[in-house]
Amino acid sequence: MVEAKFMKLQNHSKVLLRKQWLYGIVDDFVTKQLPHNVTWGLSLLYALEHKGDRALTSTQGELAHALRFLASVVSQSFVAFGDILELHKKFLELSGGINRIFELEEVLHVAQRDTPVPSSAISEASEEIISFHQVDIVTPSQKLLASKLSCNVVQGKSLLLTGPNGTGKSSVFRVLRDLWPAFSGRVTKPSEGMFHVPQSPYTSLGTLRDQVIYPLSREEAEMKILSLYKAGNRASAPELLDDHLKTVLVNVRLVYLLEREGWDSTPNWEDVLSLGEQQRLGMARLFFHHPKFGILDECTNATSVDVEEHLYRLATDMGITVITSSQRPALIPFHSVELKLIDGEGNWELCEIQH
Ligand SMILES: Nc1ncnc2c1ncn2[C@@H]1O[C@H](COP(=O)(O)OP(=O)(O)OP(=O)(O)O)[C@@H](O)[C@H]1O
Repeated sequence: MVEAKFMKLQNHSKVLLRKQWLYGIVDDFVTKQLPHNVTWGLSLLYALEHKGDRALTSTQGELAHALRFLASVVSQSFVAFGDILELHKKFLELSGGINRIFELEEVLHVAQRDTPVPSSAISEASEEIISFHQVDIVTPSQKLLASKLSCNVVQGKSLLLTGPNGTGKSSVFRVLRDLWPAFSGRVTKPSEGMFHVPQSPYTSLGTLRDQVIYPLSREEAEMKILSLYKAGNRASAPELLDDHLKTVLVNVRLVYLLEREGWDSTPNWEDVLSLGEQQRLGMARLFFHHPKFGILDECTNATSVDVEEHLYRLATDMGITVITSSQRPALIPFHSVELKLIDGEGNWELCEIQH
């Protein structure tokens, strides 16, 4: 496929080069060679037609003056003609840009038209609870995944979201994080204090420190640490931050990365980390940000079961209430309620987990 695409590109480039070459010859000829020849011809005709005694200095002067005038008029005319040719080229370049903007506008227009407008859904803020009340979870292609979903997640009572592939577990999170609109009912969630850890965390450009504190900048992270440790000395912030991050890395069993890469190297983290390591990095972010609620979307399924249990135990000890999407039975003990999406056709079931 790559070769076929490359051949197509190469053929296109050849056609383009040939056209540019021909255009260059015509353009050069019209704007540079032709004016000289035409001037030369016209001057000859003029000189032949011109009556008068060539031996006289006044006649020669008059002739030279007329010929210079003729030459400048002819060359200016051809330069102007060349500009007109150039205009066509410029117009083609411009029209390419205009076309793209037009296409972008059309795509945006279609996207806006196709985004379903939430009819009667209400969004409320409450710092202590995440709650769905009679919410329809619907995909952008209008497939109903969960009908009139109602469940509450209060602090200290984590929720486990289960169901076969494609039944809409991640879609519940999309509605919760406003990526998809809720169609009906009421969604209540904290205005801040919710942290989402996806299955494959985004690795940003930067150092190991930047990976853990993402999406904060180093300055913001230092301010956070100063207020966490109630330290007033701004100069001690970098050291405090690195010590704190080291503890976090020890907790997620990634401290060997610090020994291997150091705080300041900037490799392409997506390439140098395995999926399991990236997932532990995602959990390190959760622990660093220490939110009230953690939204964990199968974010530990590439780690071994013992590490996964350790991470969940840590989250529970830190008082982070989690909403987990997972298929692993090992995680059941860390949750209080299970929400089962049964068939991806709208049916769901909520049950208490007995410990
Ligand atoms: N942008 C989209 N437009 C239309 N349909 C979508 C879109 N994204 C997901 N879907 C569909 O919605 C359904 C639910 O997807 P979702 O990702 O929530 O499943 P899931 O339960 O999280 O699956 P898995 O266990 O494999 O992660 C699937 O059938 C999927 O094909």
